[in-house]
Amino acid sequence: MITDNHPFKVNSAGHLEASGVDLVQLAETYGTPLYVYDVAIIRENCRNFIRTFENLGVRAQVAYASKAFSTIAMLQVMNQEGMSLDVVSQGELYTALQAEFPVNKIHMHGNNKSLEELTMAIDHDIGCIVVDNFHEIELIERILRDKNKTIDVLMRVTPGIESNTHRYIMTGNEDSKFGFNLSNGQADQAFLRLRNNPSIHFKGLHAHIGSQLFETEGMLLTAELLFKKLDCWHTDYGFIPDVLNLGGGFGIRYTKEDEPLPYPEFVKELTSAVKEHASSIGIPMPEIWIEPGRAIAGNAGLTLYTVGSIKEVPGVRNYIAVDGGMTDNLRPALYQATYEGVLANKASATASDTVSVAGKCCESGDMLIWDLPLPDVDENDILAVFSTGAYGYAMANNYNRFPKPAVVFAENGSAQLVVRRETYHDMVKNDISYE
Ligand SMILES: Cc1ncc(COP(=O)(O)O)c(C=O)c1O
Ligand SMILES: N[C@@H](CCCC[NH3+])C(=O)O
Repeated sequence: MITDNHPFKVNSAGHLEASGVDLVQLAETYGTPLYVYDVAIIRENCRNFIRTFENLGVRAQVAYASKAFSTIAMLQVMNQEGMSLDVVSQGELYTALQAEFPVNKIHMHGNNKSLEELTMAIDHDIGCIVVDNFHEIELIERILRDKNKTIDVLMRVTPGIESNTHRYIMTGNEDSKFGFNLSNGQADQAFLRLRNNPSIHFKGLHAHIGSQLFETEGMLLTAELLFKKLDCWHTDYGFIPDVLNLGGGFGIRYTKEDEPLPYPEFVKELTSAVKEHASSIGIPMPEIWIEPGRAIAGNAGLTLYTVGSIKEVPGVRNYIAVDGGMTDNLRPALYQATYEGVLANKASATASDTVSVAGKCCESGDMLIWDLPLPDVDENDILAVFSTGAYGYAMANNYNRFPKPAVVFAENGSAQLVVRRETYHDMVKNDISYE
């Protein structure tokens, strides 16, 4: 059932809607599976972060982590909303350039950036590279020397913190592939190397401890550790950071069990901790950067499916199979992620049954939702699965040669196709016949 505070509403026909657009009609027009975004929610998510920093009177950049959902239309909205942008690959940078995103507001991440990726970033004079390892420093030094250019960098460090989230989406723990270790001397070595290169403008530190965090504890501890290091570098070398980037990871509500701290409170706690630490070590307050991905795109998106086969295993469970699955939403199979959904064409009906939603891939693990309460389900009902806006389309794949679904943006009562559905021709277009 859709409650009053749910991001999506039910219209007078009893159909689910997004920004005033009837989702049952949308499924008819564009087919299913279909990703639909309510653009008003995306905008409000951006404004919520930006406004909080403004109200606190703090210099900040809110960079959308485009890995969550990187398409030209999405990045155009990010630009309209005054966001900065985090990219982790040449493909994401290319998408940003195609969207004409201002290059000086693009930050590049990656734990194994290639010479080609770094060259593209430097050629385009992007705002900043978040340096991850010594190999990368060497590559950057080489490119800057060859091209006689300069670049702003942050250093990504692993603070050695186990965030309270799934092991696969923890990133700040000691045993991590990301960043320079803060405590074993690597960060100090990298600091000296970056500082001693006049072509590199070392702006400060970056840490991201994990994703889908519900509380500030881990980030506050991270800030404390970063400032310990900054205190040493300030005392020993007079270093004053311009920027402190605390990463993303702000959790969202997938099911009613999820209760993430509201973002303004998250931001307020982080900001006041940074203020206190800066003043205690006697340096000016650095500009704060954050990188939310899921918190911007996640709850704004849903996926529409058509119900096909309905299978009862008497005394065990009822399966309903939909026309998508782990190809358009890998998260349940990868992280045992949980979701909620409703029948978009029976959105005001009361649940009378409990069903499990299966995908159509040839994998027993291709289950989207276990034990979902729904009204009586019939073939051709339209199932809407909520909160698929982040890492849904972004992690979609062509397993079993299922084409990736289309993406539609809805805003102010109208809908626009922003990504076309892949075709079977797309499935084979790079194949070459073997003579
Ligand atoms: C460096 C970095 N920044 C930002 C993010 C965005 O995370 P989220 O979508 O959880 O906000 C990630 C992903 O975990 C990341 O690795
Ligand atoms: N893809 C992950 C998050 C990884 C974030 C990037 N470090 C998810 O769906 O939760």
